[in-house]
Amino acid sequence: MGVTRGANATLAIRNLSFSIGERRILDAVSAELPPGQVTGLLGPNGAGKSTLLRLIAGIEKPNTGSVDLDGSRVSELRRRESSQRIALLEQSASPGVDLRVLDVVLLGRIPHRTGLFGGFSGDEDRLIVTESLTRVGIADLTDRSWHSLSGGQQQRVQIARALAQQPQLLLLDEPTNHLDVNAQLSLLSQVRELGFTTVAALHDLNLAATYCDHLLLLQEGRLVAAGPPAEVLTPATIAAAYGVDCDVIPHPRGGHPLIVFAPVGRSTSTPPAPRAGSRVFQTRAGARFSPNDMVSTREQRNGMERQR
Ligand SMILES: Nc1ncnc2c1ncn2[C@@H]1O[C@H](COP(=O)(O)OP(=O)(O)OP(=O)(O)O)[C@@H](O)[C@H]1O
Repeated sequence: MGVTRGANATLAIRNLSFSIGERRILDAVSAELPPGQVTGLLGPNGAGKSTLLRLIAGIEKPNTGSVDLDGSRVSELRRRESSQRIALLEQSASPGVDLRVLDVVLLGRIPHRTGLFGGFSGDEDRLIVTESLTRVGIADLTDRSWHSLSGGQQQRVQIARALAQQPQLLLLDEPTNHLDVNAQLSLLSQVRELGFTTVAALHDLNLAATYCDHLLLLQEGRLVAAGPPAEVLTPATIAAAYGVDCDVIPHPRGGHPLIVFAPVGRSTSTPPAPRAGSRVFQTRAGARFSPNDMVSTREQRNGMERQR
């Protein structure tokens, strides 16, 4: 018995549309998500990311289209079965009352309760809860009270609760919100190591480029790009979706896309002159660069284009 039982589920979203009143929130979204991998759900504020996660989880019903999890139509699953198979971690999730960490994570076992009065199965549930806490690196917090934890610790507890659910599919709505940079990187790296089929709504494009295998980019309820990070995160798609100017360069460690945003309201036409005594950095691989090399990438590319 482990927390990753049946984790490599296939997820197919077919022609999904959803309206609230006259307002179309999602419009004919279709996507096949790679099993056992992390899919990043991107898009500007109000694009429909949270709504899509709620539709995938079966909490909202689509007006048209379907979500199929390992061949089962999610909208037709009973609530208990969808809770057993899908864990959704919504933004700022909180148990409401001040429970111990152990009890918060134990809430993840509710969909698996058996018997007339739905009791927990004791040792087995305890084992799964302990394993879930260990998987996200917070076994030492087991007996702490929820309200005594920092935002980042609470976020990890919620992920442990989702794991204790033993889902086939993990849905995370902005899981790195309020986390410091260290906590953001380690949380997403842990999520990736879990090997679950995961969909994570993210605002930070560089985190998405680093930790996601596959990306979906939503804009005004429509899917405007889908594929590996290097295909989706181009200056053109980022400009079209977010209205910002950027360069995309290979990350010095690993080669995945690194998005360097052009400052808004600040001239970038001339690279700043090197300061006397400016430091030269060296990467672990031995490449040497100065701060000027980094900021002048755009100018170099523009200059090369002008020379053609
Ligand atoms: N209950 C509701 N009633 C009316 N409109 C809603 C409701 N819930 C969401 N919307 C609208 O649906 C659209 C999509 O919202 P959603 O929260 O899914 O976007 P999002 O991409 O997750 O945004 P954010 O990045 O800001 O969290 C928005 O325009 C929002 O105002």
